[in-house]
Amino acid sequence: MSIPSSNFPPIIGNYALGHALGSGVSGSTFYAQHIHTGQIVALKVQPVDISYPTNGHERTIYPLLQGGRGMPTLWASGVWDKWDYLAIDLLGSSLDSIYRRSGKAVMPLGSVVAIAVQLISRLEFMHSRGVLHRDIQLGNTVVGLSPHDTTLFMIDFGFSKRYLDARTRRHIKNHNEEYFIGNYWFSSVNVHCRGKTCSRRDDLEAAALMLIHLLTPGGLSWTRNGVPKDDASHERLKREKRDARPEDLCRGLPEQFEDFLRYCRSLAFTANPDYAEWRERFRDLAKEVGLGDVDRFVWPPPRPTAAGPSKHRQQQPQNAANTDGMANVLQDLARMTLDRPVLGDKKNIPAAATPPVQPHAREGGALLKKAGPPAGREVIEISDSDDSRRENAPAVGRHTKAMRLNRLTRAVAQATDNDALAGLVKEFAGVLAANGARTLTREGFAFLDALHKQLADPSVFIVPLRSRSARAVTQEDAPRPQERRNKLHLLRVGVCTARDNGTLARLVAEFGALVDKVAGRKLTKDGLMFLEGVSERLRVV
Ligand SMILES: Nc1ncnc2c1ncn2[C@@H]1O[C@H](COP(=O)(O)OP(=O)(O)OP(=O)(O)O)[C@@H](O)[C@H]1O
Repeated sequence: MSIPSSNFPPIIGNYALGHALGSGVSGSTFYAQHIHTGQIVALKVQPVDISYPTNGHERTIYPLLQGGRGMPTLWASGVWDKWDYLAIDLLGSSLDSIYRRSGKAVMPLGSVVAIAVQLISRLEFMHSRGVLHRDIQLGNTVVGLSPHDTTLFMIDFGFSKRYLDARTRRHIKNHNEEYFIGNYWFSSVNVHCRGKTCSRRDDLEAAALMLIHLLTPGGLSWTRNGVPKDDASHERLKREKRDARPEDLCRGLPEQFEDFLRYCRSLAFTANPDYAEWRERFRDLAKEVGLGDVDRFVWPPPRPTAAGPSKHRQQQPQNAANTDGMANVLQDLARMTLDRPVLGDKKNIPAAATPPVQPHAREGGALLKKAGPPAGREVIEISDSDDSRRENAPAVGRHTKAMRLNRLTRAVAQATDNDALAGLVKEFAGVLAANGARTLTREGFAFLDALHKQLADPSVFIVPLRSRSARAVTQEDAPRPQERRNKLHLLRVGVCTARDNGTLARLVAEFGALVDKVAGRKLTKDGLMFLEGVSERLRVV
């Protein structure tokens, strides 16, 4: 049973915890941010007194794997209070979640062959470092975030083990194991059903079974009844796995899969598998049937929705990676309840024009305090030109600034390519950064509107970002500083992964929505960095 997310503290070590990315038997993995450097990581956290502590073990394995392609970087690890944590690269979807999102549909051959080629390479690398994974499964094979969204990463080294003695480099001995370590679905017959010691051949056999599973309607037969609940059902599962013949498991599949499974099972305990040969066999298969570039993970199309399949993604599976990565970022944003109506929906206009609320309005008898800047952070004022507090702002420079912003807005509206837009966004960020008052005025919002319109579709009517009529922001609807920082970071990650203007348009809209919600209309440096990111990304997409 996993530990509820609410039981974890908000900060562990130097990391502020965001939402949970996943949970296992011993702990949970969180989206997290370094409180000093702002670096975003995945933080794997376990209570130190848990019955099956694996973080301590993973801490000894990660250093052996650093620098390998598809091996996450371990940025930090330690024990803080009663929590053991590992800070590793933040990655994207696991194959398990991709498979589930497709409704467990048979995965397209191109995707499976691409997984085969990369998985064989990952295992070759791990084995070259003297390490066995021992828990190959869909949930432990994860796609990177853009620009690594076609690279598979291995995670979860909680069961990993050195098979070569660190000093003598001698191979471990084969014997009958007292306990089974691995997973029910893909652990090899020798390890799972015969209780033998795991070696390189067994990691490869698990990979072979996983590939066959993805190509089998309904998956491998022994996976269909769920995790065994008692010894009797576990024994039945083992028998079924042991008795399944490669030719039956692979009926109807290209011969490479059956050959690969047989090859793994034919290897001696200490044999060094011919990884290169099997990568070539799968690449040849890809050529034979015209699968294209299988050295990069080929994203499968999503499950058709009630509205019908997404033709665009089915025709462009490579591009789907970007959309999928983006979808994750946007799902994250949605989870963070960015509750200002999204731009582009005309029905939002009346709601956006609600009467102004006094910033110090009482609620339940308590006087709402206005949110101040987050401690230790430089803040950039974002004020409204019709906000009464603006009257007190120094007039000097405001006109010049307004004129510059108006000029930039006109230029954005007339821009005909992304390079031009990139330059204008950079200039816009420069004007905001340089201005003493650092105030995002009506003219600033007008620039964002024009940019959004250009990126989305210049011919479509879009609700102006700053459509409210002098609506003041109360503390109640303003995001908390940490929440705002998280949102901005997600937006920045989104910008890095965006591959088209439509996506950038959505992010600019979300950015505007966030700015619009900030009490006191203050923005941290992250806001400027977001704009600079948009400018850089515009030159790439
Ligand atoms: N670096 C990462 N980036 C993004 N998500 C991650 C990362 N590491 C783990 N996750 C998510 O968290 C889930 C659990 O991670 P992991 O398998 O490392 O934990 P675990 O506690 O060992 O799990 P289990 O008990 O199931 O083996 C993964 O399936 C994945 O969805």
